[in-house]
Amino acid sequence: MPSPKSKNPVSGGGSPVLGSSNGRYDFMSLTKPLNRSSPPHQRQGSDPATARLRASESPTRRRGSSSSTGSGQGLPEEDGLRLNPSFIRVALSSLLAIDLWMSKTMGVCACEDSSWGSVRPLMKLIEISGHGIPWLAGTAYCLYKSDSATGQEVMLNLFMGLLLDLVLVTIVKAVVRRRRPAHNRMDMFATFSVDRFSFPSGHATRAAMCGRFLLAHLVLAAPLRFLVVLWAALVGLSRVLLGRHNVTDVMFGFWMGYVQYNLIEMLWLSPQTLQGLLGQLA
Ligand SMILES: CC(C)=CCC/C(C)=C/COP(=O)(O)O
Repeated sequence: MPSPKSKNPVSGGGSPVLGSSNGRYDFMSLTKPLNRSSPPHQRQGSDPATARLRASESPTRRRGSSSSTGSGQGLPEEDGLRLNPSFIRVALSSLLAIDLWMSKTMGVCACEDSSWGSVRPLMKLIEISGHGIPWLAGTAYCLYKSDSATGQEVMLNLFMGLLLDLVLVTIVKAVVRRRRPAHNRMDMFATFSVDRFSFPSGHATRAAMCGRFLLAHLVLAAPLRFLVVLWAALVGLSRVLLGRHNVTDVMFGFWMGYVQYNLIEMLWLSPQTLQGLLGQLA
């Protein structure tokens, strides 16, 4: 009895005789027309004139076009381009939905009668510890009181960093214009008009930037360094617990503050630069 393997598959001409047991489905798929509508390069220009044009294409050109379909999967570039934006859109809206859901669930101190309403005063204290006014006022005071050149240099750069942070956050908030979560009660003290927007969290940018600044220039003892990191994390967490921000506002804020510190280092004002600037002003 002849073995099924000895049969000539081509003579089958796409016959259903070949089953999965002989592992030749890949061969069949090349000879049989696809079930779905023909691929785009056949959909467009299937008239004889276009077919002649295609036949006259140089092999290099044909090779080039087939390679652009991507590793022989038969997925034309145009299909890939059409799929990607919708994939990105679906991924982004899923991320946004998760963000909104997490932020709403975590907003447990949004008002006094929320589930963790009793912790709200503590969260508001942490909020004030990351507010721009105490940081600007405190840094200006230390700058004024500092009697060493190094101390003045450090404080001046921190002060400039705080101003830079305010400017950058204002710009991003004004451009993105994302509204604060619906469950937020807008009872923050000393806000700008852009602070009705929530992306990014200004407290988170400041916490990350000042945290890095303190660790690099002012706080050396290990327990205190731990407290600095804990403080920055609590400032970020309190923004979501108070219902002021969505999780992504805070995460982006941390990233932005981290990068802002790199900017401070790049633009560092040395005593020489300062003397030059002051000399020009005088
Ligand atoms: C008035 C000054 C000097 C700063 C404003 C500080 C402030 C209220 C920022 C908003 O922070 P979030 O974006 O985290 O709510």
